[in-house]
Amino acid sequence: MTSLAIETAGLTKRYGDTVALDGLDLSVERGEVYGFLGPNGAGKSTTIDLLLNYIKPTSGTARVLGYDPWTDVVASHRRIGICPDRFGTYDGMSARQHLRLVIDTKDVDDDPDRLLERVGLADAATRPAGEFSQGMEQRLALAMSLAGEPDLLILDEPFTGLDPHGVALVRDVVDAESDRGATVFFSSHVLGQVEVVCDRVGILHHGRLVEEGSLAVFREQLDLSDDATIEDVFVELTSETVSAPEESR
Ligand SMILES: Nc1ncnc2c1ncn2[C@@H]1O[C@H](COP(=O)(O)OP(=O)(O)OP(=O)(O)O)[C@@H](O)[C@H]1O
Repeated sequence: MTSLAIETAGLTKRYGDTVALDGLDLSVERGEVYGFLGPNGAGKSTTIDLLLNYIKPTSGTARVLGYDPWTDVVASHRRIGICPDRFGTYDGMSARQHLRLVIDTKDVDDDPDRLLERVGLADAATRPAGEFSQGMEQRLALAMSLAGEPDLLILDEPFTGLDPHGVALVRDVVDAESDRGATVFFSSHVLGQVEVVCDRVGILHHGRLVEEGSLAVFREQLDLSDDATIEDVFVELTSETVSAPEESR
């Protein structure tokens, strides 16, 4: 078994003249908590969509849990828990039925009520998810990602729409999953939280990985003070607010 949970080489995605992802070489160790950061338009969602076979690459290769994400789709998805950035509920189905659906689809063994309990939705188990607030939807998406104790959790902006209790919950879930031995790969703009939970951070800019490492390493490399935060590092490395796409070369 490879020691890497995620491995990409030269991973590239072009949309016409727009280069959304430009030769990404990424290695995420099994058991690692990896934060994937970058300004708006940097290519984070493109990367995640490629790893999950939602889109196909223009060029490059990837392995996810040792699988080819574009051919071993069923096998890889069975072992991945996905919390997407935009989650649409099935209006007529209860929270519990959402969990049942993901458990059955992945053909794993789990208890919907245990999962709802973990994200603080036990009392809402029978309510139609279509009635949920944004934060409740986000909690439901998180519960669905945890079904079947996945080997890899991919969380795309997991803090979106959550109140401070919800933010703390995500942090606790990431810690618990990491303690269980799972790999956690997540994108986020909530840099303070990233700093707290991640073993390592990668910063993407214009579709390229411009820096990778721990906060301590960043501080040293960028000659920042000892109290510099991940936000200082982020601003230093990505000078624009919105990452303008590169033109195709
Ligand atoms: N379907 C598409 N067609 C054309 N361009 C696209 C498409 N999807 C993404 N892009 C472009 O690819 C680039 C990367 O987008 P992506 O959504 O991966 O960024 P991101 O880092 O996830 O941004 P955000 O933080 O805003 O979610 C952007 O310039 C975007 O406009």
